[in-house]
Amino acid sequence: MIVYRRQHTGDVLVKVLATGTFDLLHPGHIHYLSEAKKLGDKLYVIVARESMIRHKPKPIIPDEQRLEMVSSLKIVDKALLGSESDIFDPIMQIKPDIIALGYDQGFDARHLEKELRSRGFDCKVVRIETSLNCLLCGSGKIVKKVLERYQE
Ligand SMILES: Cc1cc2nc3c(=O)[nH]c(=O)nc-3n(C[C@H](O)[C@H](O)[C@H](O)COP(=O)(O)O)c2cc1C
Ligand SMILES: Nc1ncnc2c1ncn2[C@@H]1O[C@H](COP(=O)(O)OP(=O)(O)OP(=O)(O)O)[C@@H](O)[C@H]1O
Repeated sequence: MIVYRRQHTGDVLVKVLATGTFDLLHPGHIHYLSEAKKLGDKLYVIVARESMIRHKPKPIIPDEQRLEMVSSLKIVDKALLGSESDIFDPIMQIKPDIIALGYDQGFDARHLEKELRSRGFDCKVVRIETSLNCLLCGSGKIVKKVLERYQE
């Protein structure tokens, strides 16, 4: 694994940013967040807004409740709800050193880095390549299973 962690110089800490919907928490989320945390010192998480999710079914759990669950995880230093209009707003607020994309997130790392640079912000974007292959690791998979169970 490439280590981006800077040597501690004084009180400089490396901020890592992770993102996602986190509708129904499962061990795949914990795997992703733990790998992201290893890249630095402080883990920030942006929880996606329901209004911004257009490429898959809307989450079951409301924004504030998903935020509460993610915030309560030991490995998460700070979680916040994303913007409802511009995904770059919270990034500029947090000013991460590293953005950690999930293994299946539909963002291109180099393109995102360029977009950030064009806004005057230098930040490394890396992908957590590994995924956890457990029986029910996916919010969509959990919803499907619940539906199957109660439609029997
Ligand atoms: C760097 C970055 C910043 C993001 N910022 C926001 C945001 O401010 N608001 C939001 O609703 N979603 C934001 N998202 C998107 C979500 O976190 C999520 O990745 C997206 O809805 C896709 O869902 P998926 O990861 O489940 O496929 C951001 C994603 C990335 C990679
Ligand atoms: N099994 C897994 N292993 C590793 N990372 C995962 C796994 N499942 C999700 N992730 C990562 O966790 C982050 C948040 O995932 P998110 O909640 O957006 O989707 P999900 O759990 O895959 O559910 P779905 O796509 O079905 O709604 C993403 O970066 C994603 O890549």
